[in-house]
Amino acid sequence: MLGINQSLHEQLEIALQKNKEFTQILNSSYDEIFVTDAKGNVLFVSESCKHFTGLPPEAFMNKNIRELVAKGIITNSVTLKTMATHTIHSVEQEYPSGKTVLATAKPVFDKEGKLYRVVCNSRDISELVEMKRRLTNSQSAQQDHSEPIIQKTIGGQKFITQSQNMISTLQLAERISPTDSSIFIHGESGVGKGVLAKIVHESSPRRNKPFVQVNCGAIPENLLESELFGYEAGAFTGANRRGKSGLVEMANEGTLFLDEIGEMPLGLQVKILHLVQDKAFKKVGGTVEKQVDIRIISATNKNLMQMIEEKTFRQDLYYRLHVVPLYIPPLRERKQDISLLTDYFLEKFCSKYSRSVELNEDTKLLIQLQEWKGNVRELENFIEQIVVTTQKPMISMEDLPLAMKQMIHNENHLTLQQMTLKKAVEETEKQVLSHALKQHKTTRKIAKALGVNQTTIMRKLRKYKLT
Ligand SMILES: Nc1ncnc2c1ncn2[C@@H]1O[C@H](COP(=O)(O)OP(=O)(O)OP(=O)(O)O)[C@@H](O)[C@H]1O
Repeated sequence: MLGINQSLHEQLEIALQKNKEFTQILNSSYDEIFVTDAKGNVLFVSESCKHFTGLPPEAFMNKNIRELVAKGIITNSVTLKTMATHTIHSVEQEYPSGKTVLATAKPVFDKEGKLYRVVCNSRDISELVEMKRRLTNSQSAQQDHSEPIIQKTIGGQKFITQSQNMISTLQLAERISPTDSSIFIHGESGVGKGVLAKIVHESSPRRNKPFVQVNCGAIPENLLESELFGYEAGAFTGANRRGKSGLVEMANEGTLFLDEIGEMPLGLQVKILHLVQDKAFKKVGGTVEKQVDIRIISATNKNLMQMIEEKTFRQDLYYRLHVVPLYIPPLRERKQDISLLTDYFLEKFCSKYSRSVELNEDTKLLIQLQEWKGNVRELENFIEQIVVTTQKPMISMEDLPLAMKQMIHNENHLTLQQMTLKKAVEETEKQVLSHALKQHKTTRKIAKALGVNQTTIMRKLRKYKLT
């Protein structure tokens, strides 16, 4: 008898211990958990209800939900809806504390299929509601003074904007297009400096002549001079026997766009200065001066003033190139353009890949709130990624994290552990390169930052299809 009593006592102890543990778990949930029986009598309320309602769980315990509604402690009760329909319901509830929660009630049935419990989970969405409100306010404020949408098509590519600061830059660019003045475009990577340079060319009398773009950081330093200026026959070993014309000569009568001018090696800057001042140059290994008729546009995302101070960029060259400066603001400073470009890229890629994908309002909001450090290029790649990878016709916020994760190249250590060593090394290389590509943009700088030579970087970028 004593033995049976002892065993019952132990079992009771274990059951009580478990019960205590379950209660602790439920109470540590950030969401509020609210349980009633089939008649609406409150059986359990987790402690986070204090955070939402300002009242302790005891204020609800052993009361009936109808009584709580009648007293105005609960409004728009989702539990009552589920009790009435025996189905899941979700509603937004506002509490006098100012909090807004998304409450979802789920029916629980017994073995006979009769309603047994209603379990309601409430999540604080006050921040999201506030963000939405601010965005709606700023959108309607923008709409009040909204600019017309400006669209331009350059070589099959569209340029689209609705923000006042971008429109001012565009208007200035078009005003100076007919002249031959040198233009210097400043702006972060991916803001559209290349597109703007093409717009200038297309709006100028040179529009039917070549537009030659040189990415000064993408051509290996030892080849840059001969690529730009060409070389005479037999100028160096391995050179073409008949010599070669350079990009400068190819741009004759047209526009030469020197992108990433900050990457121009110091030694070559004197030759560029001579080209800008006198529109003349000599081929590598040549003795004869050649004249060209070109308009020069340069661009950088670098702080050239600082480079001048550090003596890595010539001041005289800077002032020669900087006759008319144009500045393209980053995407985060022209929020209207984020939604405009999102819609535009969505349409563009849906048509390109014959897909039909839409973004719901919350997703658009999230996109609008991103920093977009890689600017329009990053947004464009992101939308393309969504269109090609998604299986759903309507994208909601829950569908985003993976895509966003991929976009910012978050490392996933768990999956790394499950890979072969070769695959893990490749994945890591790819992530390191993608990250470096975003930070440095040119292969020369990436090579320097990663401590390997430029050829290795170029080979690996091709291998991982990152170019
Ligand atoms: N306003 C715009 N409308 C449509 N597409 C745009 C716009 N601005 C930029 N893009 C697109 O974004 C991408 C990046 O633009 P672009 O190459 O001109 O940027 P960038 O500032 O020259 O970049 P980087 O400094 O890295 O060379 C291109 O695909 C371009 O077509």
